[in-house]
Amino acid sequence: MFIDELVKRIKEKKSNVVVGLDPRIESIPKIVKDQCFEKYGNTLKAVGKAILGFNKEIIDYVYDIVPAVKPQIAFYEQYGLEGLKAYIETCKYAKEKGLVVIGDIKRGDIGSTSEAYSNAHLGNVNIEGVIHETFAVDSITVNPYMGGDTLEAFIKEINEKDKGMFVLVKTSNKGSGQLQDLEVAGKKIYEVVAELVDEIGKQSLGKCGYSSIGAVVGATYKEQSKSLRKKMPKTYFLVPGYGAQGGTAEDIIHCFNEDGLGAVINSSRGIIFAYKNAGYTEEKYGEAARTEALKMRDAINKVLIANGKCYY
Ligand SMILES: O=c1ccn([C@@H]2O[C@H](COP(=O)(O)O)[C@@H](O)[C@H]2O)c(=O)[nH]1
Repeated sequence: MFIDELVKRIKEKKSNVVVGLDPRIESIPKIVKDQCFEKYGNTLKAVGKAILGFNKEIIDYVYDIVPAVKPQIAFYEQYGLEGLKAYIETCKYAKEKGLVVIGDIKRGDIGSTSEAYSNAHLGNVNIEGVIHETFAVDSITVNPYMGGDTLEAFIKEINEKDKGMFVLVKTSNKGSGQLQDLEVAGKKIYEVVAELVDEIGKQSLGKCGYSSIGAVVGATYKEQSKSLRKKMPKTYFLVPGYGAQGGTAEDIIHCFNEDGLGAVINSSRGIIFAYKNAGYTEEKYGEAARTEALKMRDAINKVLIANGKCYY
């Protein structure tokens, strides 16, 4: 099952770090961009090629020290088909390198439309008997705020094809409380969503004891993560908000269970553009990303060990 694979890789690499592949063309080093712009001009194709070249180098530098990557599809989609080609090729390359791929797509709609999203991002399409995989990755993020029925198509695909999903519960952004923290019948809305995710997750438990249906819980909400961890003991958390958004290793400690498992922590800008930190040059962007991913891994492991939560 998806979750068993993820836990296996976490233990193998002794790392809970997810590298967010959110390429911003303005931050991709000139040495990568120039080559593509010289060959293809100022075109969407040039951008797509630059993104792919950049991502491959990052993957080469981190694949042996992290369990997973999380490409955020928006950074690709904005460049149309050329961007989406780069997304597909990035996911394929990461998988070839043994990484779990979590597509951050935040989809969700009425049942029949969710089914189409699910075919695109977890399953496949059947063209008169010929099966094609389009964007299929190991796991995706989904938005449940249209209601539980919108998740059914994804759950079906997860159970039939050993895939996973992380459902938005308490997001990392500053404004997440505006709607998610509203109270209904004595409970916050995100707590109601947490109960829903915990319940549907029972259908997809792996041998490791966790479910392939996980939750997105922001690193920027320490107290909320503590109560959510208790409410959802078998739900794996995907935790964005580390680094660039201010989350630290201390902030995410409650996302983990006593077994030291239960959460993967994402950092995107903080890792892939670490070459901008003092002491690096543009050429060393891959090395800088590796150093930053190791630093993050060690900081998290240190806090886990200090709290008696070692998982390896
Ligand atoms: O609550 C959420 C859900 C998703 N994200 C995504 O995670 C990364 C964070 O990027 P950083 O550069 O590390 O800030 C990005 O893809 C977001 O879309 C989130 O931040 N919060």
